[in-house]
Amino acid sequence: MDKNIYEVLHNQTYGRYVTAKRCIKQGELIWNEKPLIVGSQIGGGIICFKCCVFISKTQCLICDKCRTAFICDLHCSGEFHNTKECEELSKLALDSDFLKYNNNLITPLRLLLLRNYSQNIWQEIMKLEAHVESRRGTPIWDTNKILVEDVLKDTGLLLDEDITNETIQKICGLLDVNTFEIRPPQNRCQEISKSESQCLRGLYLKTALMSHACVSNTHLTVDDNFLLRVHASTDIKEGHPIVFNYANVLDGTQVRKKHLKYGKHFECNCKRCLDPSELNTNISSLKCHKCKTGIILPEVFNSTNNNWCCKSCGKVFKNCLIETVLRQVDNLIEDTDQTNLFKLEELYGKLLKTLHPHHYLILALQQKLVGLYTQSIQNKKNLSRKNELCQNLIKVYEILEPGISRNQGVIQYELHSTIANLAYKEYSLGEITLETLLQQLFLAEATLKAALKHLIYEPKKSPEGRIVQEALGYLKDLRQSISDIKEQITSRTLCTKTKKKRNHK
Ligand SMILES: C[S@@+](CC[C@H](N)C(=O)[O-])C[C@H]1O[C@@H](n2cnc3c(N)ncnc32)[C@H](O)[C@@H]1O
Repeated sequence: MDKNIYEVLHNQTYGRYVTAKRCIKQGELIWNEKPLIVGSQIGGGIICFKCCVFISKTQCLICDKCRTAFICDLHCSGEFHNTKECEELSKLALDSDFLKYNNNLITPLRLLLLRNYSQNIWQEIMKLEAHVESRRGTPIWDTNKILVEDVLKDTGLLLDEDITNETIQKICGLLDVNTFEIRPPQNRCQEISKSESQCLRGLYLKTALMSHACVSNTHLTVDDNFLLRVHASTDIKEGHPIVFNYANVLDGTQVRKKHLKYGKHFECNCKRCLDPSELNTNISSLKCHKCKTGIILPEVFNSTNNNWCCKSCGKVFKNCLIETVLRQVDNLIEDTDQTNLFKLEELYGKLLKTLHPHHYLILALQQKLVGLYTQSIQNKKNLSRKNELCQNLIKVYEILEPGISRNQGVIQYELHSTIANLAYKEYSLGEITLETLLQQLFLAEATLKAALKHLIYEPKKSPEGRIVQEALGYLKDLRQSISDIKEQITSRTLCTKTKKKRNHK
């Protein structure tokens, strides 16, 4: 890894941010980093202080030295509960059940303890953006006051005079602004707990400095040892910011803006946010009910209360009307059984009368439908429909998540099997020739190779890493089938030629 690849700069808009010191090629590893701290989210469960897997309250053991830290196993070899933390925790002389019933305290407390044994790191932590002023008096401030601040103070847990209520709120703020959602290790959690769906949060001091853009130029992965790797997802020019998307890539601008404003306390003004068509994807666009042909887009996206306008007939719609329509659509989606393919298709058809085919609510339905079609009977109709849905999703991802993209990889993987299965089906029904089957298998192979290009960076034990292992097996099978069919075609051609020669004689 080249240390001269990036540098940290500062400006008025972003605060500190990271830029490329030289041109960075797609796929290049920019840095990797171990977390300073891993913890559960507010309201999440309790975790082993050593290896950070979730453990159930009834099964957890206690570290025999500090008598406070939870551990999953007496022989757990996790590295996160170091001797210094253990010493600091034992000084607090807590009741061994205390953190079990005040588990929201665990992550901020572990961070605060660092102050006592690692001044340098503590100073780095204190430099992180916490947005204390923007958070003051908001619901999250009040929640943290009750769940963290008051408990810490009332129980006399923090003896230092200079740890003020403000410092505790700052710790809570910087955890919210700077931590990354990470999945619990996939290799251990199944045996220990059923809380697999719960996410952890990790504080990575270097990665936290990356600024946000709604179209990212990096690809982040976290392996089972919580090592975070930052790869360039596209080529990055010298001097350009190295960014990632703090929001959900398939959310429309208004939804992303809300998430960034309330969660990260800033207004994004990237190219995608400033373009009402969102780079021509129309991911926020609606269909015009007046002219029936045009699409409705926001006039501008830099205020929350702007009007929307039909690009074809010019009719203007108030933002509150659009919000009402979207709320109704949300309710319809909520009221529909998400596991029922027929009902979901019915809803899809209904929503297409109002929303653009690339609208984010339509795309979310398409993702669900792809999942349902994967589990459904593999007949021609279902396979063709799944093919169409995958193609549509890929088109949008190619624009909004260009270069290396986990989402694209997964959909391409789904698409390859659909192409191959559909071709086999059509061939068996006598609808296509052996030559066309071969062409379709070539297409499936190219799609699978494209999926692998996206997914090759995924940690081996992650769900996507497992897809890679499966995909490599399928690639081998597919190549074998292609070679068999080629042979069949060649021998058939030879046979026909021989027959012709014989007839000629
Ligand atoms: C994870 S921190 C990034 C590091 C931070 N700039 C610092 O100096 O510690 C996230 C914060 O950076 C700022 N930020 C990141 N991306 C931004 C963007 N695109 N526009 C404005 N502010 C941004 C916001 O203050 C945000 O809450």
